[in-house]
Amino acid sequence: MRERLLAAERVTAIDWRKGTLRLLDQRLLPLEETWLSYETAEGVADAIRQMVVRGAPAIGIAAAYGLVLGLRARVATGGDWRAALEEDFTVLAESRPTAVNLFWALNRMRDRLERLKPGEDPLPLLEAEAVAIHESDREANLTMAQLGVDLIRKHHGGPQKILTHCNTGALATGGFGTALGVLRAAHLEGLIERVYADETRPWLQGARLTAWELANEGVPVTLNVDAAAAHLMKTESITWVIVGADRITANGDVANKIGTYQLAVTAMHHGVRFMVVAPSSTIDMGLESGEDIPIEERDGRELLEIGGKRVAADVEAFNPVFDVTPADLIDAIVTERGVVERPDTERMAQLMSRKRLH
Ligand SMILES: CSC[C@H]1O[C@H](OP(=O)(O)O)[C@H](O)[C@@H]1O
Repeated sequence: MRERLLAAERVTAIDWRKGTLRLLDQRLLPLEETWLSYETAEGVADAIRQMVVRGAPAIGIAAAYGLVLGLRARVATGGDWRAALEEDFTVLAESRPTAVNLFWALNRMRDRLERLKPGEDPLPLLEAEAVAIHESDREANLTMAQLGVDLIRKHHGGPQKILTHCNTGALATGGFGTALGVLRAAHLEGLIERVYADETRPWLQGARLTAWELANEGVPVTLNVDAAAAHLMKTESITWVIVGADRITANGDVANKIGTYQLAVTAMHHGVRFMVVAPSSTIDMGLESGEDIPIEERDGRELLEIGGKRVAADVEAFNPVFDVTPADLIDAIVTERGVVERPDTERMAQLMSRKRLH
């Protein structure tokens, strides 16, 4: 299956070439495919803040490359580059609060710096670490795609209707996607009758990104308003809801795009299975439960306007962009280390004690 998955790959959001970082501006998709180039850590932090690049793993990968850009500038300036680089660590760490992949990537880059031997040139070594983070995420997605397909097939081997939320594709990761990677692979295996994609208000990741990725590959996809998800589960024999994650805590609680929690409650009510697909860089064993996950609230204008044009009355807007789904509403968490069914603290600890499967 791996070869067919690789052959199916079309889209990437992050391009690191000859020391230059280019990001596909996801604010403009699907109508415009515009790449922006970045030379500084501050510039990459702003790109994350503005959601030029978004998606938990993609944010971590972009931040890792942002640190390489920062290191190159600090070394060129001379003086104590280690002290100066702390500013770049800080500005990147402050770009968005919920996706733990950002902090995981920054910590991995810091660990690499701390392992430098006297006299070693830090630049090529830190660049290699960032590239390894990028490639490792893409590899993890290929592994998870196969594990997710096996799980789908375990319960129902024929073509089926699956609902997804937000965008968890190549645009949100180092390539191929997490939940959307499972859906791509399921399509290749003849297991998809139709994907229902929540539009995912207010930023419309589903309408603008997921629909674009799937349509580009001939995956049967229907866009629906977020509020139609319950009706679809009641009337359309949906077998799975499959989503990504931004932070998974030690007990299996999952922070993901706003609206995920109500999907899980509705899925439980209708007997629809609920799968979360995320690499282990999304798992934060330092947090006991989802109660402690910082939930990002973004500018209310994302609700009050569409395409920069005011559509709402002049009122206060509440715009949390993530929510937390308790582990007891989740049937399975699929990672590159393996699958946890009916996640709890003990099973999450067992998962994290395993080596990566690839
Ligand atoms: C593969 S992780 C994608 C994850 O990130 C999205 O959030 P955002 O678009 O705000 O970065 C959403 O929560 C997705 O599930």
